Amino acid sequence: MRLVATKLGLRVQGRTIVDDVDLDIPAGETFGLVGPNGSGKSTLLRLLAGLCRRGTGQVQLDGVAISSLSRREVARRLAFVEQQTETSDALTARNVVELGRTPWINALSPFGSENVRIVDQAMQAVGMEGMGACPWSTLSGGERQRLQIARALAQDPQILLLDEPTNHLDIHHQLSLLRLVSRLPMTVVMALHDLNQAMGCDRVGVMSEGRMVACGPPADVLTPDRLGRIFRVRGSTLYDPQDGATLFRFHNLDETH
Ligand SMILES: Nc1ncnc2c1ncn2[C@@H]1O[C@H](COP(=O)(O)OP(=O)(O)OP(=O)(O)O)[C@@H](O)[C@H]1O
Repeated sequence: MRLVATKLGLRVQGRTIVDDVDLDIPAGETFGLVGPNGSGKSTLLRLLAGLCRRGTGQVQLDGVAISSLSRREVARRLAFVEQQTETSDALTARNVVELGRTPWINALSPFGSENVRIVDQAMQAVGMEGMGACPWSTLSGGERQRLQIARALAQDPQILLLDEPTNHLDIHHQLSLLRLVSRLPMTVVMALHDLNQAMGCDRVGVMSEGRMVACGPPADVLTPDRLGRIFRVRGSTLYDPQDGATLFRFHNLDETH
């Protein structure tokens, strides 16, 4: 599903948080949002999800304005995993993933075997299939994060928005998640802090002070000049002969001057 945003903005108490952002993300693309702390990545994701009432501009999902859809209609098309998600401690791990099926369930199509299969599949996709009965309150940060991603997958969306999906994960699960995301047939927009992870996206958008200051293939966008100006680092590039990938090693500009 194609995701188009036109002139997205948010001002809070006279301060511009997101400023005039246009985006056009074709179906199936994995798009990485990068930028320093406070540059507006999470807020832009919330605007893309149609969650900021005071936001300006328009979001279209395959040509349909998100503002014209009910929350249920949006949830059938788009899933959003925020950084902090409130979930009742009384739920089990599996219950949380089952919540993803909410937009698809009604009196005429209650929770049947097809939904059980979809929930099983989503839990397997994040390696949580053995932990369904665990109470939410007993789970680690990384386990909770993987379950929230499973909940989003169970929602069966065509667009997936992820806010720093790897921030609580150990290195094995970070790599598993990134591989999973790159293989998903859906459109994905994810905020990332790790610029090496962003190099694996189809395209990257760089946020700085609320504006999207660059957008394009990662190698074109994450240039030495931009790393210096926006992220205040110098990046040396290293070559991995095993797969031909180029990796960054970063040096803090404040310390090298
Ligand atoms: N509702 C709000 N009211 C006031 N300020 C806000 C609000 N939402 C966000 N901000 C501010 O807007 C700026 C952008 O926040 P946002 O969370 O979008 O940035 P971010 O790029 O995701 O940051 P990080 O990398 O630290 O997660 C921050 O300075 C934040 O404090």
